[in-house]
Amino acid sequence: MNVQWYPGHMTKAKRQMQEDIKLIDLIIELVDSRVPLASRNPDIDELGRNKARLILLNKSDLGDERQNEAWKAYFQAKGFYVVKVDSRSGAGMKAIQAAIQEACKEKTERDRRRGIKNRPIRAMVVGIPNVGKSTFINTFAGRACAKTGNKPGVTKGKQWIRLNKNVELLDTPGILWPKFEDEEVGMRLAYIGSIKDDILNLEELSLTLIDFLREKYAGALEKRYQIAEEGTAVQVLEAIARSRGCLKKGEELDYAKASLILFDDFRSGKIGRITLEWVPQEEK
Ligand SMILES: Nc1nc2c(ncn2[C@@H]2O[C@H](COP(=O)(O)OP(=O)(O)OP(=O)(O)O)[C@@H](O)[C@H]2O)c(=O)[nH]1
Repeated sequence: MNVQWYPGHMTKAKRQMQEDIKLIDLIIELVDSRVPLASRNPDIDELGRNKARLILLNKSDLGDERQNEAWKAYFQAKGFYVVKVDSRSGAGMKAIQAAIQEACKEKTERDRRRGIKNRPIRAMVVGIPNVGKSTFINTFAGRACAKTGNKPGVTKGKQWIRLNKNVELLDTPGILWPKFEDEEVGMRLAYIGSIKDDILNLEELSLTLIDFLREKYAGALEKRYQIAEEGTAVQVLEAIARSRGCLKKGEELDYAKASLILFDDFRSGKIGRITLEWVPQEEK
């Protein structure tokens, strides 16, 4: 797949994150609940060694609830604290506070043993582009919080958002890069709209999406477009084009337009709550 990426930019982002991670106790890693593996970069496990870890299954409103639960259990079994969230609506935000305290209890205990009192937990948000980092920070930090470091001489340093007396959050999230070199990962990120559509062949991609949906979410396309799901994927796309009146001049079917409709509907949850990546069987 022809994905453009910029090694220079990525190296810089990684170096910045390495610096920022030194300042914090807890990494809050956002993943997309529809593709929890493709939306991670395993580098974070190396970068975040010795830090408390919390994974947020973001956009959980778009993921299939059964799969959300399966993924939650999957990451918990690997030792992460996990919370399902919808950063747009704010669902799950309350549970995060408790998870942060829980994830950082070793730090709190260490501080207590050393006689350190009231040192807030410092956290940072990380995740791949478009996973919802800014939306999350805005929703989670909300209106009530104030930015700290708003004093002369401090403004050039890091900006911390004080969430409450126990927790401070770095206001700029860390960007992780997905593993583009893996073709499957690239495809999944393309499905959810994390790769610019203008470098993709949406028509081709729509055929594999149709096959996936027919296999894992039988009936979803039929319900959305009032079409039969039988036949080849091309025939299904053709049926979607007819049902939505996607015609070029001369009554020819417009497959490109039908693909766009399919992807818009899928990405906005109109075909239903759909998870593209399932927990690996052997690790369930
Ligand atoms: N449905 C849904 N949409 C979300 C959620 N969180 C974020 N979004 C949407 O996802 C898109 C990307 O969100 P951003 O907050 O800009 O993502 P980001 O990770 O900061 O992106 P970069 O700045 O590219 O790194 C926006 O259109 C958000 O409205 C969520 O929980 N559910």
